[in-house]
Formats: sequence, structure tokens, C-alpha cells
Amino acid sequence: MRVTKTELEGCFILEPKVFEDDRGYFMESYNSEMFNDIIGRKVTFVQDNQAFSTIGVARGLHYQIGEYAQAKLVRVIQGKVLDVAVDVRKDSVTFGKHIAVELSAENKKQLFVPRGFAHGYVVLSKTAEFFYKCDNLYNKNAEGGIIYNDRSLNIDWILPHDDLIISEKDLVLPSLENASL
Ligand SMILES: Cc1cn([C@H]2C[C@H](O)[C@@H](COP(=O)(O)OP(=O)(O)O[C@H]3O[C@H](C)C(=O)[C@H](O)[C@H]3O)O2)c(=O)[nH]c1=O
Repeated sequence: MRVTKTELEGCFILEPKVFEDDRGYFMESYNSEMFNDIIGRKVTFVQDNQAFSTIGVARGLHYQIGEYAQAKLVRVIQGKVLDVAVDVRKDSVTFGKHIAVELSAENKKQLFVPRGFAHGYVVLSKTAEFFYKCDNLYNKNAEGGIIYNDRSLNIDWILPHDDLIISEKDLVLPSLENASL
């Protein structure tokens, strides 16, 4: 497993060891002992999510508030996305900063997004299957979000703005300044 620390405390890029042979490949996409060693604490994932999207779909930026906050281990099973994690931990020295990383079936990269981050992604391939583990259950009443084109975040979503496909719900999300964190 190759581990890359990012400039956002607790947010890591993981690249599992891939065993290739003439049949194809095998990898352990998640191993709790190895993962907890990397993160430096016990993380218990309780919910797996999977989403299919077509090119240009941008989901996010989402988080769950307070005790319902979710850490996420995200990866792409088919296609390619630009994945974005924004530090919205009020006491963080990198508050409002983000990282953006290309996750794809090809590069098999994973991103660990800690609790206290807003998360989103845009699909860069014709289609993409997005899979992620969460360490807290979904709670509709605890959903929070930040508008994808918040000027203070200045996220480059790669695709032209007019090519983005965004849900009605996400189009009315608040700016970071006005978000309930
Ligand atoms: C997230 C979630 C949603 N739902 C239901 C609620 C809606 O009826 C439907 C679609 O939900 P939504 O439009 O919020 O799905 P996304 O836009 O992909 O939301 C996700 O987008 C970004 C990228 C994230 O990181 C979050 O995990 C999550 O907010 O699934 C559930 O039943 N359970 C869940 O855990």
C-alpha cells in the first residue's frame, strides 16, 4: 500500500498493492488492520455507498453535521472522476482549503476523507461507478453542503461550467460563509 499524506491533516491518498497476472489483477481494496495502522486510530466503517453517474455529473459538496459527521474512504470502480475534499473543520489551520485528486478504475487510487470535510466529485469519463465506505450512517436531517462553485474555495472542476450536471438540491447549497458547519 502506498500512502500519500496531503496538506490537509488526516486526509490521505491510498494506493493498494495490485497483484497482476495473465488472468487480470487482484487487490485488497480494504483491510481494516492495514488501514487503521495507516490512519493511526481505529476507524469502523458502517455503511457502503455506490453511485453511477454519466460524464459531467457533479455531486456535492456534501457533509453531515456534528455527531453525524462521516469519514469516507472513496474510490472509483469504473471510469474516472475528479474527487474534491474541503476542510471545513472550524479549528483547522487549513479551514476552507481543498485537495482535488483524480480517482479512476485505472489508477485504483483511494482518498480517505476525514470527518469534518465536505466532499464532492465530478465525472470525467463517459460513465463512472463511485464506491465509498462511511464510518457513520446516513442521517437525512444532518445533511449539510456548500455550493460547488463557491468563490472562496475556487475549485477547478476541470470541465466547462456549462457541461456540469448538478442536482436541483445542490444548485441551491449555501456558500462556505453561510453554511451550517
Ligand atoms: C447519501 C445518501 C443518500 N440517500 C438517498 C437520498 C436520496 O433520495 C438519494 C440520492 O441522494 P443524494 O442526491 O444526496 O446523493 P449524492 O448527491 O450522491 O450524495 C452524496 O454526494 C457526495 C459526493 C457525498 O460525499 C455524500 O456521501 C452524499 O451526499 O439517496 C440514502 O438513502 N443514503 C445515503 O447515504
